[in-house]
Amino acid sequence: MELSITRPDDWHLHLRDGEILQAVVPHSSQHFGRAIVMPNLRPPITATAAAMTYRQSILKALPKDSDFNPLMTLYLTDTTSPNEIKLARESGVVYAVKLYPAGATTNSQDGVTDLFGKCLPVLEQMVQLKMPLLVHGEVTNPDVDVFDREKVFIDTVLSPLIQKFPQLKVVMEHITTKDAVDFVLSSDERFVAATVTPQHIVLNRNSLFQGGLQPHNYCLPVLKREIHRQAIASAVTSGSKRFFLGTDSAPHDRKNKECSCGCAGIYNSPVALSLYAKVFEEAGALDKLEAFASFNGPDFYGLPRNSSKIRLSKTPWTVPASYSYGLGDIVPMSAGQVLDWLPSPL
Ligand SMILES: NC(=O)N[C@@H](CC(=O)O)C(=O)O
Ligand SMILES: [Zn+2]
Ligand SMILES: [Zn+2]
Repeated sequence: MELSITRPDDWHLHLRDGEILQAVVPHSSQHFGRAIVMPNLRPPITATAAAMTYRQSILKALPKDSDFNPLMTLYLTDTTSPNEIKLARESGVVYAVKLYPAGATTNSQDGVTDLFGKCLPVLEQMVQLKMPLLVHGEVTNPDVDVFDREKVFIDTVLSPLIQKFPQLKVVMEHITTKDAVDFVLSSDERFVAATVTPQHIVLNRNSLFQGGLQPHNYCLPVLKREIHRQAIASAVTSGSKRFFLGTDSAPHDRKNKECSCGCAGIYNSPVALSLYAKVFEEAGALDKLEAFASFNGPDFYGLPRNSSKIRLSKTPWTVPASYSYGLGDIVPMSAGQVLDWLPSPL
């Protein structure tokens, strides 16, 4: 069996910098036309000038002849100025601003401590300039159970935010709960959407402990119960325009995952399309894969859809145990497993 679809985009991607950047860019650019590139480097990309420099280093890391287009983002802080949003908009290379509640996830220590106290003028400016806000939707209060942090964020931050700024374009990134699905479905589809990762529709929280602790299945927001996985998978395969592909591929060196305090983040770029295809196939909805992967994202962002195509063929392939780079290696999601769908250029 073979499928030909419009080249997909990845609306949530971590490319890092330095040696890891060189190692992972070819995997994303092989399958995806564009990607929204996350700004959580150290130090974070908080200004348009830095985003432009970072973009150049991504372009330099691309294989020859690649036309992959990195869409840059800014990292929102308590001190981001409305003028920075104007510069970002005028640059033509920054497509969104990312909200990390301070302390919520990897490299979020410089994130926002008080959205409503510190960021109102910036959010106002974003509405004016139609700049989307991308949200890591978890509260950081250590008293809130880690499995409830997305739901509590929806109730205490996202709902009030949308009430205050109904015209702000918001993407709830890497949703993990039925609560998030319901929230997105009940919002105005012109202004609220969500990205969905492969891991959150393929795995549930049992995968964190299967036969022992599994650090390569650990990401944030952490995997949830099976009922949540099912809710997300069925929302996505129903064909709703509000959900689109965002891998959240987040490479960490193996030694930073396999240690006493391992980093959050799953490296899934090489396997993402195979896994999404599997979920749509299992739901009997392969005809809806193309919209999820290639149409809903650009439509929401107001960008043209890609014109080239890729092929997905039902050819079993074995995921490498790891990818070496420089002095280290990165273990991908589904390492060593046989996957059914093989993407290739058309
Ligand atoms: N998802 C993760 O677990 N980690 C991401 C950060 C993020 O997207 O929250 C990372 O940068 O490693
Ligand atoms: Zn995140
Ligand atoms: Zn991410």
